[in-house]
Amino acid sequence: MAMLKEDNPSTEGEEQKKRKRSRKRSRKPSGETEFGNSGADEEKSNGELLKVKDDNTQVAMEIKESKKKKKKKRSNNSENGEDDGEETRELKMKIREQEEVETGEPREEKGSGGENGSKSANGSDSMMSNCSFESLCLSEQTAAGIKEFGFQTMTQIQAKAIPPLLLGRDVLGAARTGAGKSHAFLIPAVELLYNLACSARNGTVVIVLCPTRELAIQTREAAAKLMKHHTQTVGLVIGGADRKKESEQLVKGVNLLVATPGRLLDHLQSTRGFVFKNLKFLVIDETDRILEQNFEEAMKQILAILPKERQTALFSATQTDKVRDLAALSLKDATYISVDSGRKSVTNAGLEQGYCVVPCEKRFLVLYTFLKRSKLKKVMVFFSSKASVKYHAELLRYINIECSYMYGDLDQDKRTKTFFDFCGVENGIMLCTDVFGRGLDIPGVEWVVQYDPPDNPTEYIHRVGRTARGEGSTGNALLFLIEEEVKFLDYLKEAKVPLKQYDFVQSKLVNVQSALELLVASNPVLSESAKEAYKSYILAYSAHSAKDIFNVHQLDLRAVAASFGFSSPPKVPLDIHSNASKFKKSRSKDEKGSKRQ
Ligand SMILES: Nc1ncnc2c1ncn2[C@@H]1O[C@H](COP(=O)(O)OP(=O)(O)OP(=O)(O)O)[C@@H](O)[C@H]1O
Repeated sequence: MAMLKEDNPSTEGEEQKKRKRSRKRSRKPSGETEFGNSGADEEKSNGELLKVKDDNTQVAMEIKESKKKKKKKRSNNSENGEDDGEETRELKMKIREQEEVETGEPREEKGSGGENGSKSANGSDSMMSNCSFESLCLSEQTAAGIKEFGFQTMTQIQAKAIPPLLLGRDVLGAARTGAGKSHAFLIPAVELLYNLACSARNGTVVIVLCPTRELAIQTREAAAKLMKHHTQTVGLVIGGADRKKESEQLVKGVNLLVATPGRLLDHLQSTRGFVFKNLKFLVIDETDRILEQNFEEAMKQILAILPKERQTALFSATQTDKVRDLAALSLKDATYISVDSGRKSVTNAGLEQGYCVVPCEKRFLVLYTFLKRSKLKKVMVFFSSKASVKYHAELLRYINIECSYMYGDLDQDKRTKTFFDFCGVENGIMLCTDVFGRGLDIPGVEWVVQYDPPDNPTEYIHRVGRTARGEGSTGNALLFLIEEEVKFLDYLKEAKVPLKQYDFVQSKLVNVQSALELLVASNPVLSESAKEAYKSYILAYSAHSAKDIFNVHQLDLRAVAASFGFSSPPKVPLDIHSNASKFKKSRSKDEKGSKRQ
């Protein structure tokens, strides 16, 4: 089993040998490189790499002491043929508690599987209500549709939002990620279509707007499942899909239409025969995202075109002033629902989240070690740019860490396939931009790693919301920060995000820095990719909203370069100020999933 070579101050001769070896290997497309062989040494746990840096030292010392005693007692007992007894049982409990704290991975109790196949949290801070779906007196067909999902009782947001929506009221609904908001608007939407006895010739009566194509695809799937026993029609229009096919479908008549804003506007303006004059219900999911700059213009035009006499619902886990402004402007006599307003934390109870302060030049080494130890887990890693996703995916694959990747610029068929493939796997690594940060319900994600920091706490909340979704589920989140970025934690604290500090264990770090540098230097494709990623990282940094913390002029470029596999900063045209705003625009495009010009 070839392990990773670790850097150490080797002799000149050894260094030369190493270079030769590496040059030889770099000619291979993949396989045996300095980075080890094809994953034979994968480990079941990455917990050992991270330790909670906390005031647990006392407990840890007690445990160490007890472990010693236990060992001694065990050897005495075995000599005397005695059982471990009460003290040992207590000790086991204590060790177990401490191990949970240290690894961030509560141990699985038998029969405690939560939604999404994840483990059960401690049941407090529930997102469920006591209300049954029967209490809503829904049509038999919708009730049968709900049964398809196997839901027993409503979540709190469902219990609070569905009744007013069924009465035709406007709603502004907020609930944490994974709280079941989609069904909170889909159930009333489907009931409305049924009660109006809609048929295809009535055209579109309900529109659900989503900020990303994958979220739209997923919402359409959920709507179709819920409508399985109904006769009404459901459809999807999203950027990147076949426009002509969509038009034909719209002309035939789609009662419940799920759409992304740009493509919807396109059809509203130019698809003849698309009947939308009967629109009765408009839902804007992830409203805060949809009202951001990149969608603002399309949204203004959509709202100007759509019939004004309608019911409207706005949903998101996070709210902004723009959402409140839109609510004030376009909702009539609305019901405002915020199920989490009294909570100390805005994230889920089953989510263990921590940050790790990593020296800039060691960022990749920590990520590499973490991922190498996580091959049997389902992990999402967020980056600030598509160039960085691309480079790291190429690099990791080259060094035998299998991963998928996703950013807005990809061909839509590939995006859809990648999304469904990742939903279906039990373990795997997904590298992505924020195009994957919102709303997606991917089963069984165990770790969300934010390798590049999010632009703001809202983005953080949505990213980590891809794990620990639904009642009783657990998950882990890890935020990478360099020393200069630690003040970002104040923003998170203010946003009610509780984070522990993790320390990575230096001795567990696989130090492949020189191998990485040799690999990048000797592989022109990888080197070009690394340059693009390096440049994008710096531009993302300079485009960051919290300029007081993410100060590009304080970045140690040598250390940044090292994290991308360069021995010294590569020569790339930066022109930070003009390129930063261009970068911001292209990132918005990426997040909404459109192709860049
Ligand atoms: N009443 C329910 N009982 C059990 N599970 C439910 C219920 N309602 C929804 N779920 C499940 O909970 C998970 C999260 O739901 P959903 O995707 O609607 O969350 P969300 O609030 O829209 O999250 P986000 O803010 O990230 O978009 C899904 O797997 C969904 O099937």
